[in-house]
Amino acid sequence: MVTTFAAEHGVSPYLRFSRSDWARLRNGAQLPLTTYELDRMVSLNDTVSLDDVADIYMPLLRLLQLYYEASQQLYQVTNVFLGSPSQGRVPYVIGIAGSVAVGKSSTARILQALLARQHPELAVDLITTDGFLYPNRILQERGIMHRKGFPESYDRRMLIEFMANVKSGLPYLEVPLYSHLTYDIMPMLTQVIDCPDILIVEGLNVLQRGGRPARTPQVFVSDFFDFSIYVDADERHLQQWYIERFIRLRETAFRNPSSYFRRYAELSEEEAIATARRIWREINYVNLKQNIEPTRERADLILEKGERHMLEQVYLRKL
Ligand SMILES: Nc1ncnc2c1ncn2[C@@H]1O[C@H](COP(=O)(O)OP(=O)(O)OP(=O)(O)O)[C@@H](O)[C@H]1O
Ligand SMILES: CC(C)(CO)[C@@H](O)C(=O)NCCC(=O)O
Repeated sequence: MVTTFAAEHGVSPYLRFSRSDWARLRNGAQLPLTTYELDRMVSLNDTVSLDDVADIYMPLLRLLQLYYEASQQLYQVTNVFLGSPSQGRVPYVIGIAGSVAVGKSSTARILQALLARQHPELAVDLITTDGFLYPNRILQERGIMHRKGFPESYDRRMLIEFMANVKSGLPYLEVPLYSHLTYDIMPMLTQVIDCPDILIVEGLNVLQRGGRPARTPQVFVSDFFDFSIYVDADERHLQQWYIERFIRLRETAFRNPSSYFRRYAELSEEEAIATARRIWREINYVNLKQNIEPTRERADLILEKGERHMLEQVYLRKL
């Protein structure tokens, strides 16, 4: 729910849509995905149905297509003004924010697939800001292993430099990769971002501001966004989804000998629930309240989920 000062006083910078009102904005477009394809994009313990794609993602896709086209027209207009195509095209950047376990990565993967499917001529890339976390070695040196996901656990300078380079149209940029399995940055492995038409940047920190001394120039990741989305859910649901996912990981990924959490594979279900609840309460919940939720009203669009990941409402910022 949008709870800005403005909302509390009866005005809001957002238009609110019920699921059915939003679904109507699809305007009859065909569904370009099958259930099989969709299931492969959805994260463990997240639930996205073809109805969600039809009701929520297809109207969103239509909106993004219109905004993207408008940005291309603006680019042409600028060239007319300059009298020559003196500036190269730069990627259109979409940010996706939200809590741990809300389903950001599924949202990002589905949008990427839908955009690419509708526009085979466009290159649509996706990165996660997990790659900009400091390696565990540095987090340990600084005594902040328990602060993973908090602002200070990211190399914010590297992230801002990357965003500035993307939006300057630089080719062949390398992004470090993070492994949830080893719980660390992967040595020697990077993802190459080579001036795509559209870049989706997903991470819990993408709408955050601050962290620099007051008198240095303030530049934020979101300064480089053309459009931003916050995936929202009540904290009770988030805690439940985090715990459910932890229990499922205990039966799957934690059993992998390379898993950082392999010691948790031996826990009884009761112990696993208690452990997940503690990690949620001491780390991810604190981060949600202090650093993630306060950024929600910076988003252009808020997707609100209810029980069982059901997408219930959409808020679109009035332009
Ligand atoms: N400890 C882990 N071991 C293996 N896989 C994990 C672990 N933690 C998370 N994952 C998987 O990695 C993917 C991304 O997880 P991540 O923590 O980035 O998502 P998130 O921040 O919780 O947000 P979201 O669920 O919104 O994508 C998910 O599919 C999740 O199931
Ligand atoms: C890597 C992040 C910060 C974000 O994806 C998160 O998944 C995480 O690992 N948080 C730290 C606490 C935990 O293990 O859940």
